[in-house]
Amino acid sequence: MTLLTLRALTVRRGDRPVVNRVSFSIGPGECVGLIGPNGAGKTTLMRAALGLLAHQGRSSLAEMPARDRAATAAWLPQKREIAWPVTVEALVALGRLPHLPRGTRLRDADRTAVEAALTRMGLTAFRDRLATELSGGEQARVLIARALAQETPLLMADEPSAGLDPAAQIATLRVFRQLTREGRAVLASLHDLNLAARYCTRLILLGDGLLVADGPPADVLTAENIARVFHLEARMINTDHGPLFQPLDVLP
Ligand SMILES: Nc1ncnc2c1ncn2[C@@H]1O[C@H](COP(=O)(O)OP(=O)(O)OP(=O)(O)O)[C@@H](O)[C@H]1O
Repeated sequence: MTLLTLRALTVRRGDRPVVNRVSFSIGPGECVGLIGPNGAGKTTLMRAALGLLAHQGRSSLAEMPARDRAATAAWLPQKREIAWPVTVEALVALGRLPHLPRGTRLRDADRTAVEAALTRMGLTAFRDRLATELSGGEQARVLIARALAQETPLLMADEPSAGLDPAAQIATLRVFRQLTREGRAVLASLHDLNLAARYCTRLILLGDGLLVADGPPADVLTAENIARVFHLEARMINTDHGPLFQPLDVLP
């Protein structure tokens, strides 16, 4: 069973492919980190996979009717803007919309899902606060909670750890790992290669729109791949807490 299958997915900007014939599948239980330098094509790939951008090639999600897609994949975009002064609880409850027959109110199962999402993201004390009056990092956690409340088999997140303090970054990646242990899957773009190495079960490395490597973190974060794609000298260090990825210097 797969939750997302891409076949030769290609997105052109002008005459330049910024995502170039990328193929992979993601199944239940996988926590997949999408990594690559600025401009590598991570956001473009995820948006095209969701059917939000014109593309060539195939994406199983893009081919679904909108309602089925919303029941299969939750999407946390990179731009986090909360426009309306609604409470945190009300905003997280919006994640339940794809499950609700038109015009119906939240049912017990919906309230349970909202409660679980608030708890997972450490937001129960914030439930009655106006989302627009929270700090940037707190707002980011609320939007992750909204995506969690959607309770989809697949969560796709564009830089979910951006703007979060170190504890919240680790807590969020732990939540993702927990989801995968429950049989769900996560595809998240990450710039923090240390978090990617520690919490992802699999990494997909993009460089200039091409899939450069796909596999377990230790196989993808090799000195050669890091030098070639990120122009970095770096080291993986094994510790009692798992692997640590340490960038050392920018290569000439
Ligand atoms: N609307 C657009 N028009 C033209 N080119 C674009 C557009 N959006 C993105 N691009 C280009 O496509 C390439 C891939 O961009 P994308 O945002 O997917 O990269 P990314 O890997 O997510 O980068 P970052 O880590 O900086 O968020 C970049 O070279 C970018 O300049």
